[in-house]
Amino acid sequence: SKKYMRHAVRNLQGPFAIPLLGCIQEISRLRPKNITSSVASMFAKYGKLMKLWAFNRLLIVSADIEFNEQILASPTHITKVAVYNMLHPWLGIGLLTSDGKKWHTRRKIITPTFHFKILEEFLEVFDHQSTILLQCLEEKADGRSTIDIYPLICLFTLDVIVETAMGTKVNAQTSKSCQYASAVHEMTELLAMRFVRLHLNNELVFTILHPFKKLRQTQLIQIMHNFTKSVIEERRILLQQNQHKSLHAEANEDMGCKKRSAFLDVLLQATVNGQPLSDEDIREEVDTFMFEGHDTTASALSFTLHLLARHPRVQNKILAEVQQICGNSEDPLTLMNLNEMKYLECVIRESLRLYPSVPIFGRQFKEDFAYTHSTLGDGVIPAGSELYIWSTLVLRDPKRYPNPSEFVPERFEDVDEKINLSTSPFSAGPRNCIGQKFAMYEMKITLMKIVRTFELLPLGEDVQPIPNIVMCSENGMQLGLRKRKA
Ligand code: HEM
Repeated sequence: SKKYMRHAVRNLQGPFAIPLLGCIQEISRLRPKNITSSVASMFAKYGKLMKLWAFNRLLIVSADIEFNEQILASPTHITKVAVYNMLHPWLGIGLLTSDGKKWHTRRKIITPTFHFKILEEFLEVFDHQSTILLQCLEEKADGRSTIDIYPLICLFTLDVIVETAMGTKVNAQTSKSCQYASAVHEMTELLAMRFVRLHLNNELVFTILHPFKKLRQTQLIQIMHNFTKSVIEERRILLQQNQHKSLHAEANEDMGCKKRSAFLDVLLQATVNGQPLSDEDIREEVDTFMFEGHDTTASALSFTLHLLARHPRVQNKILAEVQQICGNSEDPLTLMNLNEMKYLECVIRESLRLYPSVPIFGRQFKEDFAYTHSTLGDGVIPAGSELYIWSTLVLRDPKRYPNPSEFVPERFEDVDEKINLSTSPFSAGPRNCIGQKFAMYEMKITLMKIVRTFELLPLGEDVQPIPNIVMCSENGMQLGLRKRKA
């Protein structure tokens, strides 16, 4: 009951709440643009673990490292907050949004498809797709023009996820645009607006108050589903043809697609209780991975490049490391080479600290959750409340990261920092990011090839980060490029 909930969180502070409406004053002012600074000033006033009543919902907002560590490690509290329901019409109830038995079954089916042996095969795709990216960048590398790198990187990461996980090709980079990628961008912007305007979380209220936006949302979902359906269809046909041609792997090569069968083939061939997955089951996972697998990585890569352009010292250190590991060799990289690039890894971690691709994530409490050692000591969060972990602010905590706004990759040379789970940009515990190794290798190859080929110049404006589900920047991610002398 509400009475029990109020009693359980009496140790937490938060803005003044009016019966039924809650903290309406604070809530009505929230927009995607100001939400990070609004929450930061609330933390300053009420502490890093605070409560916010929104209508009849009890929201717990946390940048408390001890508390986050306990909740993320918990094997029972794995349900996502109800606002993820806004993703259902688009992503269905796939790995990101499901819970309980369905989530367990899916995670078990999908985990082997990101095994390091499979990642090793993917290196070739990372390599040749990033070569196409270098060609696209070369056209713009005149040393004077300001480039918004983000749209180009999005097409690149889309080509990568389609060719690796889905086993087909869409050639987004060579076509220079992709309707799917633009639709994702518009959709996440729209969802971010609905996410912070709490009354619009509800689909019906949203439809009544904003019928035109609802119509647009439906159109966008249609565009994205048509794209993912065609990707599934293409691979399904290829698989069937292959079965006919018995095991002639080369036949596959002729069609421009490798034998590489991972994620999508596993879904197409999986059975649960003797039944194959339905078309709808497959589509929701493909939609989930297509989105999570490209937009997050695009955000991280673009912010990193923008930061590198403003820190030539860091570019030079990356170059020195690459030189030490690869010499002047243009041979294909191995996983071992990439694992040795420790400084480059610190650069990526530091960039994700400043601009985490997934800035906020949440959990729904289905049972009471007892915690200890938080900034407020011990306590209980009652069943029925929602938790929002504010990564952007956890990762800029000045107590943990002195001069938190400065880009200093060397902070991550401290081993303790690297292994601390509560501050991982990939989340931690049973619901951590399944694609983190995939993303790391993809980003390492791409960054080292770009830095080796171009000098990144501090042209254009600084980023204006905005947490549109995936972190992006209002004015793009600007920089200049100049080809390095051979
Ligand atoms: C820089 C890149 C990436 C970052 C920072 C990132 C971050 C995250 C975070 C924080 C979560 C937890 C979200 C939550 O609890 O709501 C997550 C989950 C997930 N990520 Fe990633 N991610 C990245 C790349 C990828 C890639 C490349 C893929 C796919 C190939 C992927 C697939 C997923 C999936 C499917 C989940 C849900 C896992 C589950 O609940 O079992 N991510 N990611």
